[in-house]
Amino acid sequence: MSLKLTDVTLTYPDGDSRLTALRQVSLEVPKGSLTAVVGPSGSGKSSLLAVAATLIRPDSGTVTIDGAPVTGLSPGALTELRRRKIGIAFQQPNLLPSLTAVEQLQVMALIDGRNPRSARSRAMELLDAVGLAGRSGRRPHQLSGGQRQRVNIARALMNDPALLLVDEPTSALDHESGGAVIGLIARLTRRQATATVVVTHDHTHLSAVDRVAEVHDGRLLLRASNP
Ligand SMILES: Nc1ncnc2c1ncn2[C@@H]1O[C@H](COP(=O)(O)OP(=O)(O)OP(=O)(O)O)[C@@H](O)[C@H]1O
Repeated sequence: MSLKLTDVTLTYPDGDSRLTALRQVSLEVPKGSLTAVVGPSGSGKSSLLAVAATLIRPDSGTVTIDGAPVTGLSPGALTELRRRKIGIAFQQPNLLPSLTAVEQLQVMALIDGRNPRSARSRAMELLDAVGLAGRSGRRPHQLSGGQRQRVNIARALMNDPALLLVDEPTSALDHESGGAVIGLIARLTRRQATATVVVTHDHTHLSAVDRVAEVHDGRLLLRASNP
């Protein structure tokens, strides 16, 4: 199992008391499968993603990534784990304005000290996978919102992660581009064999996902997307 959350409870400080954002949440995401996390605003979706990304440590429960428990790892070990095993695409692509599409990806590998030539060919391969091979030389302002989101997702795959976490990829897109992006994430999940979790408000494109996890007031309900 590439991602496993077991009985995860998370609270935040809230004045003199604590607010419970996740209540005994258990979730398993196998390699090569896509789970969508849906639910009302404030229900705990981003908190769930942050726990899976090891960015927030839960109060109780366990998180296992690629078969290894992360509980008890030092901050340095967690940073290393994120770099090697987790690809994160946030809602705002945060692309660097002066870099071309291919350079946005390459820079990830260069930070990691990887060979520039192999980084470029990997970056081109991923841009091709997201349908942007012909736009590799464009800077962010020369791309549409949907194309920027594709670069964002391709960039998250540069380190060949076991786990791909995507936050609200369709929120800034029209219906058609949103559907194309979810379809793309589903194809990449199979092709790259990642365990993928997508947080989305958008219920209209869920036929492309394997499972839907509904969060309500910090509790999780699972249902198959295509029962
Ligand atoms: N850093 C924080 N400190 C205190 N409370 C927080 C913090 N982050 C989130 N919360 C609270 O935890 C609950 C869950 O928030 P979360 O952001 O996970 O919800 P969400 O489902 O992602 O919401 P949205 O769809 O609006 O982004 C909410 O009540 C929120 O106010």
